[in-house]
Amino acid sequence: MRFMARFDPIFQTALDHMADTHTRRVLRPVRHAGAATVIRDGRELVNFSSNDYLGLSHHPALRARAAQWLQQDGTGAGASRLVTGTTARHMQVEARLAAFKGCEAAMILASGWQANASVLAALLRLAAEQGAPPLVFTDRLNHASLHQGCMAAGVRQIRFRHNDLGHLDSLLERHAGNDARAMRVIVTESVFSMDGDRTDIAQLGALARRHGAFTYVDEAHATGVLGPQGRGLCAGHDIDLVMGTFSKALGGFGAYVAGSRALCDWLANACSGFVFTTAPPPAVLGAMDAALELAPTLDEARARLARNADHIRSVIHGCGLSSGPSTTQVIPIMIGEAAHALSFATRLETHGVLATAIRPPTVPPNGSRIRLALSAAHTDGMIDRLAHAITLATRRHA
Ligand SMILES: Cc1ncc(COP(=O)(O)O)c(C=O)c1O
Repeated sequence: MRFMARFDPIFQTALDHMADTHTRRVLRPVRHAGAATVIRDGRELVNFSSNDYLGLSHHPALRARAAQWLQQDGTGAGASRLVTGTTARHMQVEARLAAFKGCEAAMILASGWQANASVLAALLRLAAEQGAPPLVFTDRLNHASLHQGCMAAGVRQIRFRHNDLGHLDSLLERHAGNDARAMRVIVTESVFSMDGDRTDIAQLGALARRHGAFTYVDEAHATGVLGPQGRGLCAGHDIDLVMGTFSKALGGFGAYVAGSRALCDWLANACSGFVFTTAPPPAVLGAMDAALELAPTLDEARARLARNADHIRSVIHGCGLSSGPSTTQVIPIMIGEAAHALSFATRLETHGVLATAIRPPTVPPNGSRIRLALSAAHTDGMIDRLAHAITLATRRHA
């Protein structure tokens, strides 16, 4: 390949614009020194920006099974699931997953982004084939991958105010007279990634039943952490399709969809992000399998995580700052302007705390924040350090 720079002025202009608006990102490598610490630029920092909520990424059981399956079966699956990529291990993990989620069936996919972008797209295309374009109701703060799924299917989203099921209800009502053949689909998250608030799943299920709507819920940030034995907030509720990831509290990589047998069998035929991609490799499967075995036993870790989250929220409020609507291990410190969020993050870092500033377009304009993600792997000393760092950073911020 010959190096070409002919089009660089286009890229550079876009980058300069991002820099001017404090939204340009750069890749800064870290070395993971444990489940809760990283080394960056030679300095050890406590990591409060990782979604490894249970610290499982460094758990001996996950490492051991990942290593064992890799040694036995090699580094790659070699083909897609429908060709020769499906092994007994895939079936074992999917059966374990279905049991964990309390569903008839489950399937694993390469990543959460890929799952939402392709599963949702396939579903909405099928809905359109039923005779009329589907009516798709989406939370305004849904993850980018859910938007991608809607865009790929070419549907116009009917957006409801963030986590406002009353508004969703009224929108469903307003469209009740539309073409009866049009499938109603509600797409939301059980825990929102940037605000750390939860959807009332019982209410959502009841509302969907009343309107005859299909429910698609992303449990990326609830899986392993919330619900009975960490099974997610949809456990025990009538939700048609639950999606989640292995990349966060389950400490590995990949994603899943859980639901009925017919749904999963159909997706295995119709979802391009499942059909046209190489099957997850043995090491990834090993970590998934061990995490699914371990997760239900971790009630103590989940209780500790919840206690620490309450404590950190009270520290934030004590500093006169807002933690938004957070009720989970994801806690925003609401700042507003991107430049201020960046300097707050820099001040936290001087006290040994790594907590990334999140800026538009990831969050709405003027919604810049520090996104804290707590982990059960944080020691009491680390939580104290965070509390102290927030207090000192606020004084200099004021
Ligand atoms: C709500 C939500 N869904 C999906 C994803 C994508 O998952 P993955 O990182 O496994 O691609 C993320 C985060 O990355 C997320 O926050």
